[in-house]
Amino acid sequence: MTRIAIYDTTLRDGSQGEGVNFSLQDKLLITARLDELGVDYVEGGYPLSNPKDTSFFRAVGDLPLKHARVAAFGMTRRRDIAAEDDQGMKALVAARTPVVTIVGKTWDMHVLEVLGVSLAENLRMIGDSIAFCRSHVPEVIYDAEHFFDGFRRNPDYALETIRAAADAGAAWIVLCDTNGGSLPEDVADAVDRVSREIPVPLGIHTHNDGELAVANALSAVRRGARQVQGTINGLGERCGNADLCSVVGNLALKYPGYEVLRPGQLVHLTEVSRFVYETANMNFRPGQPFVGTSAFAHKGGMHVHGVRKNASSYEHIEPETVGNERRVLVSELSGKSNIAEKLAEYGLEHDTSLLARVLDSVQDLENQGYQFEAAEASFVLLVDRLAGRRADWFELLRYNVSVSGKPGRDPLTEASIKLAVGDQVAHTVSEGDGPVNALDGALRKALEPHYPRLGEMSLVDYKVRVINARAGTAARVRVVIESRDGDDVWGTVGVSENVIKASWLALRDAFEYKLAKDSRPCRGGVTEVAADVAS
Ligand SMILES: CC(=O)SCCNC(=O)CCNC(=O)[C@H](O)C(C)(C)COP(=O)(O)OP(=O)(O)OC[C@H]1O[C@@H](n2cnc3c(N)ncnc32)[C@H](O)[C@@H]1OP(=O)(O)O
Ligand SMILES: CC(=O)C(=O)O
Repeated sequence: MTRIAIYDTTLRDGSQGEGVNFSLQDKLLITARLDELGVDYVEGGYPLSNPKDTSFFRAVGDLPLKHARVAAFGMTRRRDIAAEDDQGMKALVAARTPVVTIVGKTWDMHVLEVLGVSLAENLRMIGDSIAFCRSHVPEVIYDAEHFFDGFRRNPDYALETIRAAADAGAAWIVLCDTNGGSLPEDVADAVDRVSREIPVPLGIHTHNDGELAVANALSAVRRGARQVQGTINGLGERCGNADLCSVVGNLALKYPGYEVLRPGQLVHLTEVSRFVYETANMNFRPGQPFVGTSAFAHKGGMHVHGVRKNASSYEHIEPETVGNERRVLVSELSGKSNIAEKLAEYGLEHDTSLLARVLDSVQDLENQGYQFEAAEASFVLLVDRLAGRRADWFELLRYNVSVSGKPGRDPLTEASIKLAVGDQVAHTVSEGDGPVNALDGALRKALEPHYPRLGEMSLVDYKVRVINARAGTAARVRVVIESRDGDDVWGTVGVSENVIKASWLALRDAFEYKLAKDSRPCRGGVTEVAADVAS
């Protein structure tokens, strides 16, 4: 097996992505998680750049890392100054990491116009910087910035720059597609040429401006690169870096003969991807290959039909190998196979006639504006209703919502509800931050005396979407509510021309689903009793 070293730069290049900002604690948590996964290098930051990164290098020494080596990143010494007198060089050595990575210029245009130094001085800056760091740090990696752009315009000079790095003692030469515009065949040709001329192991660092970062990284590996730099979830400057989730997934599962990460850790890839999103306080990208929530979500009826017979009919790998899961979505594009799969998932009994009626209803309701993909709880209640087993937990008699405002004062929102549980009538009132909050409060007051476990649930998300926008303020709206109790999260949906009514329908389903699920046999077969229904 050939080991491909995975070099993670989420904490440095990843944090150069718009909207990404890790705290010191975030950086330490991510370092520990990447180490657990078996990433070989964790680039922690740029010690000269800011106090947070300086603190990171002080704190990371106390982490009991099992596998990963931490790298400090910086640029070559400034022009016309000795490396030992350069602030950046001193900061790199002071970081006391086992690895230092130095970025230097390859492209003659950058040397002459951006740095404003002679081509010869740039070669000295590269050589001096690596030699200086090499005398203090066990492993020095050289990142050849803009290598592919430089190599295209002036190949001889580009090669001279990396020869200067190799001669000064760089352990790795990493070829960077800094502007992210190279094509896989250009990368392959350049890597071929460099590996013939430079006797130092090569790495690859790619950006995604042409949506080719992963393809370019794989192309370099096929031509002999033995280190891949990238970030978890492809975070990074502009369009991001090569997404290590895809790089690792492809290397581990598509090419026999490459070894990545620690043995047995590939199954944690999805978890690590989500951990980084959570820590960065960013939304998941559902369609992200390998680890996204939609990566193995089947919606089209023909696809689900195929997957039920043989999962490989519509899946390129088994989702479990990367810790992901197969999902079947219910929508107007469903066939009976989607419905059958979903009913089996929820343990709901059915026959072919029920399947057909459920499918008809789903298609009819989606035509009216409902959407069940994110509202499976409403789907389950629909199935129960069509099967004639929806319980009468409560009967709504009336609700009323009022919002009164005065100039310069916050509006006052109040909801009242009158409903019957068995033969008992409850009439309750609640104020709220808004109409839904007030309705939620009034419904709880009315129901909790009868069903105390409703106290366990809370509303975690509320979304409204206009369905037929052309109708202006008379448009129909779809409300989707997400509710939670413990680890269980469920979605419900309501549709109406009136946003309060749509909200009520979604809220009613949220409460009914909680009552229904608590009284159903659990997947383990134990029946929980939710309610003390007063009679
Ligand atoms: C391809 C990459 O992703 S490389 C990493 C990019 N990441 C970052 O820039 C984030 C961290 N950067 C920083 O914190 C700051 O930019 C610092 C601390 C590095 C420098 O800050 P400042 O001294 O204020 O300079 P500023 O950022 O305006 O300009 C960069 C300076 O570095 C010089 N420089 C740029 N690349 C190199 C290099 N490879 N070697 C030596 N000097 C370089 C530039 O010439 C410029 O110096 P000048 O103003 O004397 O001409
Ligand atoms: C080193 C680096 O981040 C780049 O060239 O893109």
